[in-house]
Amino acid sequence: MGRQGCAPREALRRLGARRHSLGGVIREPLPVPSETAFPSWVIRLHARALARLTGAPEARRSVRFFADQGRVVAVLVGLSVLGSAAVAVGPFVLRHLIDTSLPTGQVRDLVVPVLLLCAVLVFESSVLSVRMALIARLGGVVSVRIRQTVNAHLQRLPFAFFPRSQQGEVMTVMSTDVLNAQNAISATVQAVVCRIADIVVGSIVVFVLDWRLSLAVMVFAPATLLIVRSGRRRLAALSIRQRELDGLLMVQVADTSSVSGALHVRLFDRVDYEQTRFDAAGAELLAAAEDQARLMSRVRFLVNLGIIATMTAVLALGAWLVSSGRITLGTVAALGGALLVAFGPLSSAVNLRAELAGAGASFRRIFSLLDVPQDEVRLRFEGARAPALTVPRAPRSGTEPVPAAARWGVDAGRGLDLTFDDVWFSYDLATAEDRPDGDWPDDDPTWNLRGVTLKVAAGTTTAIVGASGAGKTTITYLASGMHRPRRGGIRLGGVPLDDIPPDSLHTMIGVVPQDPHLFHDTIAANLRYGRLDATDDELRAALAAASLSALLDRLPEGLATRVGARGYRLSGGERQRLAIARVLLQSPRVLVLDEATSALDTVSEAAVRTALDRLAVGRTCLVIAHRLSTVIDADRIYVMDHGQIVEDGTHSELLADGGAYARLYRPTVV
Ligand SMILES: Nc1ncnc2c1ncn2[C@@H]1O[C@H](COP(=O)(O)OP(=O)(O)OP(=O)(O)O)[C@@H](O)[C@H]1O
Repeated sequence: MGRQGCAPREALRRLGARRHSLGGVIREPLPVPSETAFPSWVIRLHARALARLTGAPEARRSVRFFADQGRVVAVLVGLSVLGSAAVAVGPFVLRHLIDTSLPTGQVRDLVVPVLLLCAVLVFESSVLSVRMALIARLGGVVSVRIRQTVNAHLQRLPFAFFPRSQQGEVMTVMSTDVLNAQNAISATVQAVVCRIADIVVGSIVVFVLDWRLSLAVMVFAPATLLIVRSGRRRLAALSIRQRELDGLLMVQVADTSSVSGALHVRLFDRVDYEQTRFDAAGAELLAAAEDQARLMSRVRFLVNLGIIATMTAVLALGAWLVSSGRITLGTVAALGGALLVAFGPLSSAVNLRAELAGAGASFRRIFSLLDVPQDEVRLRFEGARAPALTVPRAPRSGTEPVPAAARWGVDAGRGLDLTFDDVWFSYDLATAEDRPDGDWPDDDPTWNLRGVTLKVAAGTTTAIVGASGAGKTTITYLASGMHRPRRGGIRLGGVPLDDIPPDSLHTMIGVVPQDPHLFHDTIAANLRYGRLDATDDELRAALAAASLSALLDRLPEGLATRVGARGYRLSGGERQRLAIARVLLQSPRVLVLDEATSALDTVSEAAVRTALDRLAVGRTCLVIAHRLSTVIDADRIYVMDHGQIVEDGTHSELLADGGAYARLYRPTVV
């Protein structure tokens, strides 16, 4: 953590400032206080109140998002007390007006109290508007920081997290949950502090106006406060249920409105099915909202009854005191005003309770995402990173030494070889960190790779073939450091992958995956993912090498053409060639091609293959292919079956052996 916003600004500018800032200006990122920051007592108190009111102890951890806002919170508290104190002047002025000014019958005696009342109201409104501005700013800071922190965390999560998580859930955290948390943090200052100030100041005014009447308040008011607390568990449960259903709806929308989701809903004509599913969840959401509204209106009604009872008792006692000449009429009227100040906010406190209870669920979701352990390897290097260490440039030709490799002890001069030494891997074990290996016998079907040992010699091309599900793609994930082996080791240039920092590793290894992803951005931005500082000419050269010049000439906006969500505006083959061009720009020492040419027609495959062959000179290539015709020339071929290497050799050796490879090969050439 703590590296958010560290992307080189110059590179961002080249990628197109509009992606990052509506005004075309790239602003400095908002710093997020560290988790260990020691905030002022005001903030600690605020965080404690937040945890209590939301019923979520996790909410206390949100202190880091406003740890440096102590002054703002203190000013807000001060303004709340000042506003309440100003309003408290009102009842005294009212008493003076009724008891002293009105009986004289002189208009000039009314002028001062009326002006004073006006001044009090104007002052209170000014305080309120300053308060609102500060709260809006505090809310803005909090929401941006939560999002920055969640995003920075997401970027550092191990890849294994993503295939298991639902995109909609992450989106709910980033949208609804962040808003709820922001509102709760603001509401705690605004509503809670202001309300407490109003209640305290109102009660003092009542006491000062007449201590006997304040006794009546003391008898009735606690009962009213207790009513506010009633039903809070049920209210919290209903709020949590609503948040869950909200999340489910978001997950469904994210799934069915993604390009491939929308395509499949239509291909299978499941529009009605999706609509029914959505409507059913919506109906359940409505039922929970109605239950909550009913409960809140009952509690609010009881609270109002409590307020009415208190006011009636005070006014009845006051009337008796007036009739017996012990207090004036002005005092009773002033008391009415003071009680409104003190008890008025209680009724809306019921709404606040429900809101805060819902925010508790949001805090829980935000922090449970933030508690997912980050990529250990990345963290290790981020923690140890020297400030001056920069991302090394990839070599332009196959023979240049790799600075990053040299820095981490990799002998780049002799090229980089890639070795797997008795590698065992299971997707289930990739996240079950707490389960010791001993629980998993070698013959457990959970293993996706079992004892894989292979060597991709420096500067050679090695192919992996095998039936579907044999574990070929899994090898590419491990080779590129996306997953780590459970047992055994992988080395690059003789150095364990875990000892190479991720940024260096990814300049050394380039991967064209089976289903390459294109971002919803321009062709140029997608290509520069390979190398941020590539010039337009270099982009064009990479496109030409990947046989995409004709496409570029056809597009009216050229490099600035947006490729659409996941690149759906391009054909499958064009998408794949763009992904190849991106890796060409990255110019890594080791290439991993997973079915990289499977979607290409014969003509463009030949063109791309020429480009890849050129690129492959002096580099280490690991090719995963189904079409055995494409791997005939490989220096070495490994055959996989059920997560194991069952054969290896050259094409002719393997054919001569008449084993698994020969069985795979023959049907394709018949
Ligand atoms: N994210 C995942 N979680 C759990 N299991 C997975 C995951 N990805 C792949 N697998 C499983 O791991 C095994 C190997 O999958 P892999 O994708 O490596 O096969 P493959 O040889 O590349 O297949 P194909 O040629 O069909 O692409 C399969 O049984 C697959 O079901």
